Amino acid sequence: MGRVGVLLLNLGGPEQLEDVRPFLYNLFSDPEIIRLPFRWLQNPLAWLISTLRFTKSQENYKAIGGGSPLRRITEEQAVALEEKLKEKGHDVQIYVGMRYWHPFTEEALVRIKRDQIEQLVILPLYPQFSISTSGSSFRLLERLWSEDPVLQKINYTVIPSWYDRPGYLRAMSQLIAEELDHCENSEQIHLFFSAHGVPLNYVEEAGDPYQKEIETCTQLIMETLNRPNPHTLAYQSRVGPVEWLKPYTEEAIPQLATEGVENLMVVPISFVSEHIETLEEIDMEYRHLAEESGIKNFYRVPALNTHPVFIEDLADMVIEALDGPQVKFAEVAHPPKKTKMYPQERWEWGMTTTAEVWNGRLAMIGIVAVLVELIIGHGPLHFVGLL
Ligand SMILES: C=CC1=C(C)c2cc3[nH]c(cc4nc(cc5[nH]c(cc1n2)c(C)c5CCC(=O)O)C(CCC(=O)O)=C4C)c(C)c3C=C
Ligand SMILES: [Fe+2]
Ligand SMILES: [Fe+2]
Repeated sequence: MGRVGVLLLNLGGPEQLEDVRPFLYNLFSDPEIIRLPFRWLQNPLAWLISTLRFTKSQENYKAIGGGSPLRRITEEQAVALEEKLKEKGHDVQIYVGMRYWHPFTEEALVRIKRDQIEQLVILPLYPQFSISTSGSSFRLLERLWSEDPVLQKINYTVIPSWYDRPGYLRAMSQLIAEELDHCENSEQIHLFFSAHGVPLNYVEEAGDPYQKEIETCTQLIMETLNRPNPHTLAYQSRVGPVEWLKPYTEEAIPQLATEGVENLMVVPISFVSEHIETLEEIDMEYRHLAEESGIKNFYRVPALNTHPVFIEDLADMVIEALDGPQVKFAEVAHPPKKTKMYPQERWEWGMTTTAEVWNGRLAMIGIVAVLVELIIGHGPLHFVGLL
């Protein structure tokens, strides 16, 4: 075996408040995050949404200390994984590739090539597969691979998802059990699994296996935990006007309160690190909502971060993948409704790019056109044949 590497994939997050707007632009310009019929709409729309949203989003990041802890935690996971693999007799180099912020996936690939890695295991840090998360990273990698003969020489294999691995389930159950055992009234606590949502049409039209994997995962954690506590599954963090997976967390919490639940313990399950949705949305917004609704005791299970049982399972996953059959991007990037991944421009703080100049102008022209149309009823959109 030649030089071996592991590429950990994750979402990435703004490290400081100035990063929030370009981070949001990078996120919304991903065709796997907003699925549009026309490619030319993507960047102006990403510009518009990131411009409208960033002050609110900055407030949230300010509330958790001015930035996302995601890079730090992911790098700690990488160090722990490397040590665990060494302990198990494998000398493996770990790389972190984020989708929307530093260190970008492209930066990780530069290092992988520089280190002349010959065998690579690609491991997303999302337990369950979604078109919008692991799928987006796989599709990006598929495109980068198709453009680069040096990458094509690397023997790679992809781990699409791992929500049902006994080690991961054991780590989750241990965290929940520990948290329950800290409480006096532990058997009366209602366990509230909160997963990050996705738009309903991802599941119903595009065939995203995410909902199925989340449901099975919740069931398996409850079986591994083996306690009599009642439980609920709901979906958080909805954005935009379309329908998302239900029930929504912000509706399910008051609903449980009206049914008489007084003790609630939230278990975040779609993400293995602390991040804005656990530290701000659950710990602040949902706690407030729960208390207002009449919940007396609100608890939250921490994220796995570098939990030793979890890291050990990641190490075993890598070792098994090195010995197992190779899985290629085309098998996991999720047909049937295949979007094409095109080069995405990266926007960074302090940079004046076409994102800032041209997409801003295009978005403005669009808004003016819609306004004129609304006012005179027969304006520029009719003229260019869009209405
Ligand atoms: C499994 C986890 C995640 C899924 C599925 C997911 C889908 C998804 N997300 C958005 C929009 C946003 N996500 C944002 C932040 C964010 N998302 C995830 C995870 C999943 N997203 C994480 C871990 C984070 C936080 C990173 C961090 O900084 O700590 C944001 C920005 C934050 C905000 O403004 O609220 C947006 C926006 C969509 C549209 C989507 C599915 C289509
Ligand atoms: Fe998200
Ligand atoms: Fe949120």
